[in-house]
Order: sequence, then C-alpha cells, then structure tokens
Amino acid sequence: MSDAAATPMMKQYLAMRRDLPEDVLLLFRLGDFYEMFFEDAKVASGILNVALTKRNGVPMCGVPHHAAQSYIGRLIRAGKRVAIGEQVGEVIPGKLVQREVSEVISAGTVTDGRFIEADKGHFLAGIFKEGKKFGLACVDLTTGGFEVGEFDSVEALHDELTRLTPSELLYAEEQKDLLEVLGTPRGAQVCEGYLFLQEQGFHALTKHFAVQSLDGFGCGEMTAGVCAAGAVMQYLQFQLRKDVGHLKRLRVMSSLDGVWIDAASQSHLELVQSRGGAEHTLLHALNRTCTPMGARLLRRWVLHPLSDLEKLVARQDGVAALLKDGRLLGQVREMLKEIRDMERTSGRLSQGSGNARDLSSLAQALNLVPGLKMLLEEVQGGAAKGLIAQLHGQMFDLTELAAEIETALVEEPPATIKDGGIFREGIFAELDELRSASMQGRDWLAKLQNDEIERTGIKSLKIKYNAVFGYFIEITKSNLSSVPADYVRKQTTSNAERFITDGLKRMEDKILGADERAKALELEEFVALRTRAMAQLESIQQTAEAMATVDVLGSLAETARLFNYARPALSESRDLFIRDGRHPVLDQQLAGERFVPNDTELEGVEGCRLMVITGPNMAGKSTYIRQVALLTLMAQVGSFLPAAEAHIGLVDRIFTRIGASDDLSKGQSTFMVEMNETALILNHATERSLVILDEIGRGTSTFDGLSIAWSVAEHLHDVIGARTLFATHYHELTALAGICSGARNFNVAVKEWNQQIIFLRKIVAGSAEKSYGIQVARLAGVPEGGLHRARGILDRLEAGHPPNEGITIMRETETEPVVRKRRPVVEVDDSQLSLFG
Ligand SMILES: Nc1ncnc2c1ncn2[C@@H]1O[C@H](COP(=O)(O)OP(=O)(O)OP(=O)(O)O)[C@@H](O)[C@H]1O
Repeated sequence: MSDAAATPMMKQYLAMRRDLPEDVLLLFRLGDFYEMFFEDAKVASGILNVALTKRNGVPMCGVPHHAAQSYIGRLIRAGKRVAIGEQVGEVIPGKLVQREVSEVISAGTVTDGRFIEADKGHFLAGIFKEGKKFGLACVDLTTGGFEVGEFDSVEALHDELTRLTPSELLYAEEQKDLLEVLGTPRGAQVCEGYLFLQEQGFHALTKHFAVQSLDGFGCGEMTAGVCAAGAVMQYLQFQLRKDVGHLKRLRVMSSLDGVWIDAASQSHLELVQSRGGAEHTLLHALNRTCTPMGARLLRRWVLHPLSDLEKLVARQDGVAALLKDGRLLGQVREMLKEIRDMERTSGRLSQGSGNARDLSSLAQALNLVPGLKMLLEEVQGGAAKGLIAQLHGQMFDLTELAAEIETALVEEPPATIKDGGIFREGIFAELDELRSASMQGRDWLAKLQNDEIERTGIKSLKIKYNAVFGYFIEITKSNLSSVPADYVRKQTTSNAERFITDGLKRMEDKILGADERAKALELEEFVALRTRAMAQLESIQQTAEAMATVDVLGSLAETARLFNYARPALSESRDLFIRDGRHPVLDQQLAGERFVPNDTELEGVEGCRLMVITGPNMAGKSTYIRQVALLTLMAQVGSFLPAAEAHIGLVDRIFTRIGASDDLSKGQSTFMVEMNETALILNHATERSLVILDEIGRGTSTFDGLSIAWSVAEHLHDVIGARTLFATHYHELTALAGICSGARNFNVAVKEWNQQIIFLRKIVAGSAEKSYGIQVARLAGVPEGGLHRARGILDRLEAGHPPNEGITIMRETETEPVVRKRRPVVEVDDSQLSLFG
C-alpha cells in the first residue's frame, strides 16, 4: 500500500513497520486489541489460529490486549520475534493517538514466567570469532546475570553452548560458517556485522557499566569475548529496546577454569538430561534445593565442576557445617522454601514489568533474611571465616524496605497495576479522599434506586453499569408505561429499555472521575515505590545469590544425609581411591533392591592407571565406569559421595566414550561418531584427566576394532598417562596388563549355575574367563533353537574350528542347500597396533 493513499493511522503503522526487521511481527495497539496487518497478519493468524480478515483490501488479524501475553508467548515459541506498538499519548476523540514500539520480545528475552522454566537459566547468547579465539557472551534477563568468555577451539565453544542451551543465539552474518560448524543451534539469530565491532562493543559496555575499562571485570584482554558481549548489549538496548538497568556487572565464565567436560560426555554421563527422563540424571539425584534460584545454581555447579582445591574445600566445609546438625539444616531449608524466586522477582521489578504481587513477595523474602542469618550464625558455630560466614556477610538486612512495602500494599495485591486496589487505606490522603468520593457516589446510587422505585412504583427498576453507556436505569418492557417524562431513552434490549437522567450522569462523572484519578494515582505511587525498591537492586541481587548458594549447599547436605554420603579427601595428586562406591542415580533408584558397592584404586604415577574391565554383557561394566566418572565429578562440585571413603586427586578434564549413536543430522555413521570422540580424547587428555571408555571400535570389523582399541589404550597409558577405565569385550586387550606397567585387569564377577548366570555386580581383579553372551541372550528371550545353534558354533570356535565348515544351512526359500565358506583368518598386523605411536 502506498503511503499517500493510506489513512493517517495506516501511515503511522507503515512508518513503524518500516523501522523493524522483516522477520519481526508488529502488534499494533488499537483500543482494546493488538492488530496485525499484511504479511504479519497472514503469518500470525496461522500460528495463533485466529481469523484472518480484510479491511479495505488489507489482510488483518487481532488479539485482545488483556490476553496478549499468552498470544505473544505462542508466537515466540513458534520462533518469531514480536514488536509491541503501544499507544503512548493521551486518547483524544477524533485525533490520532501517538504510538511507539515499546519493546521487541524474542525467544531469549521473554521474562513472562509462563514461557520459561523455573529451574533453568534463560539465556540470550552471542558468539564471535576473532583471530584464533571464539568469544561467547550470555545474558539472563530474568535474573540480571551477564557473562563473557573466550575459547581456543570451536569444540570448547560447542561444549559451553551445550551446557547453556541458550534460547536465542546471535551471530554475525559474515560468520555463518561458524554457526554451521556448531550444528546451527536452536534459536540462531543472524545480526548485521557492525553489531560485533570491537570498539563499538567496548564503548557500549563501558558506557553501560560506567567504567573506563573492562579490566576490573577480568575481560579487558578478551577481544572476541568483548565483541560478543558488546553485540548482546547493543542488541538488547537498540534492537529490542530493553531496559537493561539491572545488568549490574559482567563476569568471566567460571567454566574457563573448571573441569572441562565435552558436549558428548555431558550427554553420556546424563548430567542434566537423559534419554530415560529427567529422573535419571545426576542433577536429579542431587537436587533437593528449596528455591528455583537454588535449582538453577545447582545445575550450573553440576555442569561446571571446579578444579580449584581451595574453593572445593570451602564448599565441602559449608556442606559439612550444615550436615552437622540435622535440626538446623531442616530449619534452614524450611526458611528457604518461603523465599521462592527472589532473583527473578527482582529481575521483573527492575525491568518495569513487575507488579505489586512481585513487590510483596520480595518484601516477604527480605523479611526472612535476618532469621536466615541467625540460623547461619548457628551453623557456623562462631567461625569468622569460611563460605558460610562469607555468605552470611553477603546477605543485606533490607527489612526497612520490606516494612515500607508491606505497610503500603494490601495483603493480596492484584495482578495488574493499572486498575488500582494496590494500596492500603491511610497511606495516601488523596487516594483515601478519592475512594470515599467514589464510595459516597455508590451510596448515592443505591439511594437513587430506592427513591426511583418509590417514585415510579416499578419494583423491578434497577441501576446498572456497563463500559459503553456508563450508569443507566433499566426498566423491563412490561413497566414501560410508568416511565417518568424526565428519563432519556438510551438503548433497547430484548426485554428491557435503558434510560439515563441528568442527575445520574452528573453523579457518574463524579464516581468515574474519582475512580480514574484513584487508579492513575495508585499507578504513579506504585511505580515510585518500585523505583525506590530497585534503588537497592545490587544489595538485593547479592542477597539472592547468597541465598541460592546456601540453598545448594543445603541440598548437597540433605542428599548426603539421606543417602549416607561420605566427605571425600581432595588433593592435587593423581590418585583416585574409592571404597564401596555406589552409582549416585542407581543407588537412589534401587532403594529396595540393594546396589552392590565397588572399590576403585587408581594411582596416576606408579600404581594402576589403566583398568581393563572385562565381563559378560549386562554384568555392570558400564555402570561401574560411569560411577567412577560421576563420583569424581561430584567431588569436584563440592558434594559428598555415595561411598564409604574416598580420596580424589582432582582432574582437569573428564572424557567419556560410551555407547554409540548415529548422528544422522551431521551425516555421520556410528563408527565415525565413535572415532571423532576418540580423536577428541587423544588430542586433549592430559596426565591429570580421567578417561572412561566403554568399548571402542565395535562399529567396524573385529580386527580393525581391536587394533584401534589396543592402540588407544596403549597411547593413554604410555604417552598421556591419564587415569583410564576401559570396559571391553575384546579379551585380547587383557594382554595389555603384561606389557604396560600401569595396566591391570578386572572383571565383573558372575556365577554360573545350571547353564544360567547370576550377576554378582562385584568388580574383582583378573580378566573374565568367558563372555556368557549366550546365557545373556537367553535372559533376553532369544528362542531356544537359536541358542542351541549358537552354542554349537561357539564350541567349534573354542576348539579352534571354523564355525560352519561342512555344515549346511538351509534357507527356507531355497530348495538346494547352500554351503557357506568361512572367511579366511587374518593375521594381526603388528603395525596396526601402534596407530598413534
Ligand atoms: N553394582 C550394581 N548393583 C546392582 N545393580 C547393578 C550394578 N551394576 C549394574 N547393575 C544393573 O545391571 C544392569 C546392567 O549393567 P551395565 O549396563 O553396566 O552392564 P554392562 O556390563 O555394561 O553390559 P553391556 O556389556 O551389555 O553393555 C544395569 O542396568 C543395572 O540395573
């Protein structure tokens, strides 16, 4: 549509639309509706399943403003960005009201609780490659968290993105290839390159934080990181027009100095996600937090284990102090349950979207601080140092603010801030006067109704109200003959007529005028109170952060208490000693059926550093090696362990190669995925790493597979020296124990009874004698005929004969027997065994 032919309102719309990126849908406020036009209307009506209409040839659709949030949420979920064109000026009949884009909402920046998960951070991230570095910045608008980091490899960036799973990921249009290497993550949003310019980003960040340099945040040297962070900041400020006042500081990502866990290992170890459902994850086994902010922090801790001994011991001390007295721990946890999500509540309040309920729940939380601090003093038992003491010091007493809020607000404030009913009586004299004027008016109306009934003799006469006509007198059709002459008819309905009088309209002006003024006044005073509260935002954020940390420590203590965990001794050594260790997830799930505990003894320098574990299928090999990895990881989160005793020499990285699945999306076969993971381990493991391998090379021919497995194990032992657990079906690998000084054989014990096997689940020294594959196949229900045949072949193979020489196999479809020839035996070529040497 050309502007010239358009109505003034349509001109206004078109001008606003032109300023927005094409993919953004514009919701244009028209009275009680948000309307969409042209292409936007076509797209949105399909997603929202609302009627697409046409006016003057323009396609349009609309949603009522009072229900807009849920419609916006649906558009965002469908991957759209939504701009809100709000009415800003006064509405004067006959004049075009002024409108402005108040904000643009995108997947990474929705803050409405209905569309985000309470126990997970909600991130908008930005990535940028500069030179050899990969920069990453991420912001959580719901809490005000803002972090930046740099990575040396695209794999490391990918690992971090897997942990964060941002809802929206910004990238520069000229770095599309970077996005492709990362597998085009969900929520990818292309941005023009200028947004990532370093100087501009630096300027945007230093201006926002009111600092001269970024050195104080520890990221002054991060070029790629600053480009990414600058882009995120400018995107929020200028493209989405967000209020970012609550982003009070920038932090360097903690993962940079923590334990590195690659994306595949995060998934293999089922840290926060599992194919079998959330209850099978490590996070679920450890999570007994009482607040959503605690749950989010625990998730971070699990995904970012530490390698700093001092910090870990501080966490352990915190857990120990809380664990010491079960009664106190219970009291702390009870109190935390009352606090709820102070972080996100203050996030909403500081962005101007928080209502009186938010303010009131903030006050409730702040009022609990002194009590919680007293409990922490008891927990600390007079200690002036340590994590608990530090957290205690980080909690601010803001009870004065809480009192101001609680004195002013009604007990149960409404969900909207525009319709009044927020403040108690006796707080603002003017508000009280307006309310009483309105009240008197209503009394006057009640009296008028009685008087008019008496005057007219119509018993059913009623004074009613609606938004279109205001107050009116309703007379049923049968009584119309008694209507006095001074009544002015306004409307006819199916069985009544509606009238007004001069006196009624005069009073209506007074009542509605008072109501309107009261609402406006309440809104104004509420915003003022919210602004006063948010002047303390930094103290509130710090208090919330301390509470979340106490919650996580409390959760670790509670889990330790319930499942009888032991505090592991931590050191910088390369040892790993666990007595009677249990798998943290299975241990809790097999509550009735006892989980069989197992020992681990690795000694990186001189003792055993490569455990080769054989044993039948289903015996428990995978469970055992995962258990060792999980316990090591838990120790580096600061948790106690499901074990009788443990000594963990801190690891710098945990690598796993478990199972195999095709990554069809990347066009990679099972074997290729397996080899990629193996290459990653061999290229990045160090002598301080822990490596667990659950079979290697199964996806190829036996001899290729065996050769690869052998040389990988040898390389890890001889060259890298990482502590390694290798579960395998290749019995040939047990020969490594005779060659490598630090390799030992173990197997999972089973008992054979009556052609059946009984799993003992116990790891014992020595290699397994047999595979028991056929017995396991029986357990799985393979028919007896098949088992019998398999046993026959096995006997032949064990006796050194080929499986089917001279044996005829009859296929159902063939009339003539087919004689199968055996594959020639291939000699193992020694050169294949030193692939990496
Ligand atoms: N220590 C244990 N105590 C009790 N049950 C256990 C124990 N270890 C394993 N299990 C049970 O045994 C099942 C099989 O274990 P797991 O998958 O580890 O066997 P596996 O030896 O790796 O088998 P495969 O070689 O076929 O992969 C597990 O699902 C678990 O329920």
